[in-house]
Amino acid sequence: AHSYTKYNTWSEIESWMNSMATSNSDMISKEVIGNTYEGRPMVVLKIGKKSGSTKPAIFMDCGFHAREWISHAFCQWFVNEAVTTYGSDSQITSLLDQMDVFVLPVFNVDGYVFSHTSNRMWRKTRSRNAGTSCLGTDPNRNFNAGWCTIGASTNPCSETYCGTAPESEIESKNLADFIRKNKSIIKAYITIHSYSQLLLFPYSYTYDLAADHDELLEVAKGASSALRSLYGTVYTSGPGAPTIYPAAGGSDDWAYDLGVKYSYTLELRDEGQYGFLLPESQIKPTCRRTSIKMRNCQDPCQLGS
Ligand SMILES: Nc1ncc(C[C@H](C[SeH])C(=O)O)cc1Cl
Ligand SMILES: [Zn+2]
Ligand SMILES: [Zn+2]
Ligand SMILES: [Zn+2]
Ligand SMILES: [Zn+2]
Repeated sequence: AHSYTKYNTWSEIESWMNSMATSNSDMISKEVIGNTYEGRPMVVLKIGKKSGSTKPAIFMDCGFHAREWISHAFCQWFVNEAVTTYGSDSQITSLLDQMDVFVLPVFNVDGYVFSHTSNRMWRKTRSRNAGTSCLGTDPNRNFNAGWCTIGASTNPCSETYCGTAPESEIESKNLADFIRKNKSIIKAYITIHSYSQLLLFPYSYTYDLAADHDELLEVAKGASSALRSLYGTVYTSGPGAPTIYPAAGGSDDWAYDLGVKYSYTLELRDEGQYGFLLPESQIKPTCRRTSIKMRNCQDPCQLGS
């Protein structure tokens, strides 16, 4: 059965999404934004108090990379946290009264299933590549942001294969289409990865500073210091290139250049002890701690009107 303290299977997550939307129809609506390469649905949950007018929104995705299971767990935890504390927690309540939150709990569904059934360390999508038996593209090198210029490979057998073109992966295209369609209301984009406890923002594809560098850094520092003071977890904030590594084609850089000002990659626990194989026992502390941060850095007044 589904559990918030377990790495759930895709079928458990899929039925959980359906039941969440059904049992919280006042707060959650479900939308399939397209299918994956192997034909599985990419499901977006829209969270927020129904209101007559269209509200500004935050978009959050999890599960870009199949093996980063704490990421998938985080989105499930966040959805539950939001709907169960709405009305009691002042920050979540004011957030959801003023904004909608789009949550895509599993971006790379095919990869997640494969990491459960066949290869726990799988990272990429599961698409076929011409002329080789090597499968998959790194979806976080497949967006139109300095595409394939640095920190990505043109070799289909590489873990950071950039694909044949920007948005060559149907998963990338489905996400990009959704954000382009809703870009007038989406004020923030947050993509959840693991591991290394970092809060990254543009750019990764160049060492040049983003136009909004100072503000992005300030918001990130506010979020990570909130975490440090509350729970002692240290998240390092900074632009991707100098903070983790230079790499092109990432969804955060793409969203930023599209005009989504507050664009972040959150790298969850840990710092390498277990890495991607973070034990299920650590899901609770991670998600509780980090969801506090999500509240703080999503303070509507920080995201501008
Ligand atoms: N724009 C980006 N933002 C964050 C990262 C780091 C993640 C960490 Se798993 C990745 O390597 O895809 C990589 C890129 Cl290309
Ligand atoms: Zn189960
Ligand atoms: Zn499992
Ligand atoms: Zn990742
Ligand atoms: Zn990572």
